[in-house]
Amino acid sequence: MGYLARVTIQTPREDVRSQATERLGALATPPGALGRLGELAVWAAACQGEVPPRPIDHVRLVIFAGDHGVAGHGVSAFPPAITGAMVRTFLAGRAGVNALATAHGVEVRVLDLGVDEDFDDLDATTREALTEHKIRRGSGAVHLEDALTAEETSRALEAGAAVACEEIAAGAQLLISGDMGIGNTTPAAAMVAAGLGLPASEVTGRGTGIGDEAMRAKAEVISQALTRAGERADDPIETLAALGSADLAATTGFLLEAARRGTPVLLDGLMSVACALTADRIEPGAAQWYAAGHRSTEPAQSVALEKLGLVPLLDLDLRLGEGSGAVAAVPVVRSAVALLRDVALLSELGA
Ligand SMILES: O=C(O)c1ccc[n+]([C@@H]2O[C@H](COP(=O)([O-])O)[C@@H](O)[C@H]2O)c1
Ligand SMILES: Cc1cc2nc[nH]c2cc1C
Repeated sequence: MGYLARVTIQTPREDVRSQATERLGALATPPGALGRLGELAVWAAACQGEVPPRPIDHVRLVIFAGDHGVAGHGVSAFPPAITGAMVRTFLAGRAGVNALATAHGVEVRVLDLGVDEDFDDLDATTREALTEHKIRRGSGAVHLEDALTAEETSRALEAGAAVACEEIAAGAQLLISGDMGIGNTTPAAAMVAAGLGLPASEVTGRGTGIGDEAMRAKAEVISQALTRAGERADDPIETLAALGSADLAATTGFLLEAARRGTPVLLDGLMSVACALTADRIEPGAAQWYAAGHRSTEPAQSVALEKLGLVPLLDLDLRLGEGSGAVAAVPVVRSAVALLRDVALLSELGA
């Protein structure tokens, strides 16, 4: 199985990082005046291997959709039928993330990895494109059973990796993973707890907006899931099988392959960051290819970002998912690159 063979991840180019830092320091701006935009520009240059960095014209969002057995156990404010309905909304270009993607010139692709329906009503071409990587209908309720078999886990990881390869081959310069799945903040929080050795109480959040009673039920589901997984939570691939889902395993494969291929990624909310944490557990160093688009309201996202050493670009109390926070941050990344490319050098001022 490809994912068991460890591939050493290259770091973004250190020599280019130094050149970019030098150029940043020489720009016609007071030292440090560009703040974190300066750091972001240096990261983009090191990832591209070029100073000044090229404009980031081709940004691609892939939304990984799936249903989760836990959704039937009082952990979400919404019913599972919303997952498929939102998939249709993405296809129609009418979801929140579509509006942002259109505003910021980001291309959107939607994939059903584990939605609990067959989409028989869609035309054959759309259905084929949507479901080409489908692993199963719904993933297991992680407090009662494994989310996936070992074979499904490896197929999902490889599906995500194949998608990253396709996007990179099509010219993507920056990748974003988005998510759709009622109940998915429960397995994602469990993956973070497993990765960081935290109790359920420190990773449980309000997801789509649950009240206090559902919060207690959700924390109990996460706690039971962690107990059920036991020592398997020490291994990141076992974590995906026991506590994850088809869509989260595919997202992990997608993020890991992006790092392996040296393509930078802008992370979104909890699901994206839980998978980035898992990718970095599989291949330590993967996170050097990731920047954090935004801070979600989910506590597990914040603790995972801290572990990865990533500071979010935006902090807007967003909790939509879909890739929305990362897409909203794309203009920030483009701004950083424009500054390092287009600003004159202090030495050119003639003052
Ligand atoms: O991105 C986030 O951090 C985020 C936080 C809360 C909710 N969501 C979205 O809401 C859904 C999951 O919430 P829940 O309460 O059903 O677990 C799923 O479709 C996510 O895209 C996403
Ligand atoms: C309407 C709706 C849209 C979403 N987008 C991502 N998660 C969502 C959950 C709901 C309920």
